[in-house]
Amino acid sequence: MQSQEIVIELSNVSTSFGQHIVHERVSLEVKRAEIFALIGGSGSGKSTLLREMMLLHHPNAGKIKVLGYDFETITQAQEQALKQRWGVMFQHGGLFGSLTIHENVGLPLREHTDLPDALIDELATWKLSMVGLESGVFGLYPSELSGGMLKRASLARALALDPELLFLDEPTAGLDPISAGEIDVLILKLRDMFGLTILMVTHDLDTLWQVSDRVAVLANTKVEDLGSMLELSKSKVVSVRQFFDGARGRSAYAQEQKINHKEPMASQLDDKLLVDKLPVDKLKV
Ligand SMILES: Nc1ncnc2c1ncn2[C@@H]1O[C@H](COP(=O)(O)OP(=O)(O)OP(=O)(O)O)[C@@H](O)[C@H]1O
Repeated sequence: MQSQEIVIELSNVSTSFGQHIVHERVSLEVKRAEIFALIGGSGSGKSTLLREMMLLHHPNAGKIKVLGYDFETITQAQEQALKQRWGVMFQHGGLFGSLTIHENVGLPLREHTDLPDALIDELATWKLSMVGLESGVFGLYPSELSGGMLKRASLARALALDPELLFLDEPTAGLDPISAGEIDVLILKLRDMFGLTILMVTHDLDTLWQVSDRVAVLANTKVEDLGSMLELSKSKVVSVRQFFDGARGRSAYAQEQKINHKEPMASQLDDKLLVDKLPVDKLKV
């Protein structure tokens, strides 16, 4: 399903706010139909990097290319056209409180196309159904929705213009585990059905294990490690270990093990409680 085509390319991106250096020579590539996650501690610069990929903030140095456009040389007209080729799901939904969710989803179509109203209404209905919302809630306002429904409605709006690329900011934050799991399934389905490339920022370890193909770990102004969750779980890099060694990391890993894999993560190899249960050759890693 994934191709080798590079959809997002960052090379040597550096960002500072005054004296505060946030990124130094950050480079990464996201391939078409890949689900790529950015993780890192609070203040490590995930949101700033996401904003830079969406043309909402310009780095001090380095190159950013998205869907073939170099942000250094992009014209205003190209920028407008490019912004319609990606969808964004903001952490807090970003829906207009004075519009119903059906009107919210139709809004990008009204703003950016000259389709007739009846067709826009039909498309909005279709997008809301696609994310699993029932017609009974289409007329509700964002404040009347549960957290999970709000995320779905926000996702439907992000999909309104049939984007090739989705930016998701903390897609499961604030949801109970069941609703979060349903959003994970939806993200995977969207990628599999439409070949969407997905770039997300998340702290949710379950989502990372279930959904991401590759993950970049931002720490100390750099991408300190990059790989699949299984690869990162064996990393010796301190910032990565801190991420995995917390209780939540272990619990998410154990859950993922049950589902997919059988290999132990690096920290477990040192865990005396597990020593007796592991094969001797693994203990030498
Ligand atoms: N507009 C700004 N002006 C000044 N400093 C900023 C600005 N935006 C971000 N920063 C600083 O840059 C650093 C990185 O912020 P950013 O929001 O990107 O981190 P983050 O990894 O997304 O954090 P969190 O997980 O807490 O959301 C922080 O120290 C923040 O205070």
